[in-house]
Amino acid sequence: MKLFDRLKAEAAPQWSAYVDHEFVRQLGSGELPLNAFKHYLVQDYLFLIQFARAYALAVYKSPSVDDMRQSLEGVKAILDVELDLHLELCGSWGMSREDIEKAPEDTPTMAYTRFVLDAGMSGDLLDLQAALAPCVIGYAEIGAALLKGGSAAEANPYHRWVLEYGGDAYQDLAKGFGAWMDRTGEAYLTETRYPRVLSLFEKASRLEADFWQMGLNASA
Ligand SMILES: Cc1ncc(C[n+]2csc(CCO)c2C)c(N)n1
Repeated sequence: MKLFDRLKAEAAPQWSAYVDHEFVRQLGSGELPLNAFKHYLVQDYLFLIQFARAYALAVYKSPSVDDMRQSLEGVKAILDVELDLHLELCGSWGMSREDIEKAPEDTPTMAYTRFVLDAGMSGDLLDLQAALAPCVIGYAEIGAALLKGGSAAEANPYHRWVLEYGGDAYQDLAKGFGAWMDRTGEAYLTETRYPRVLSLFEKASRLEADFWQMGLNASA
């Protein structure tokens, strides 16, 4: 069994609370209040800046040149693609890059990014990957499910988001991440160590659900 599939199966409650969150349902149906999405997206931009640092830390924690390249792809995907998508969407609501960058980080943003960076700093590449996996692979799972359910229709105000994560390019990136984590697992994972890796994966999934909830709370 693939390491990711095992982690996901054993963290089933945290995983489903994340990928089946009410925010995701409303995003898919188009009923999500715009304020909830805007708050989420601004916070996600701030989150991604820290996430790029986590991938840069993965370059540092890489045991081989191949691992370094794979980590670097993550840094590039964020700096060259993800952040631009956020700026484009925020721009369509009249928000500039300066507006976004000076927004204060909300508590769930601080909690999640601190957790990921600490997992990487205090652990090795496998620990860092376990903390990153829900984020990278979860969005692919959500995007694919929403796309299949018809949420990419023009009538959905969030169709651009669905297309981004449900599209082939992101699906391939997430598959590549899963395969990369498997390779690291083959080199580093022991059964004694497994519970700690699972615990990192569970915590990251919980922090993802909290991140969605932060968006919903903003519209209340
Ligand atoms: C809270 C939150 N979780 C996951 C993602 C998805 N994501 C994080 S980094 C990245 C680029 C490639 O690894 C992608 C798609 C997000 N944007 N925000």
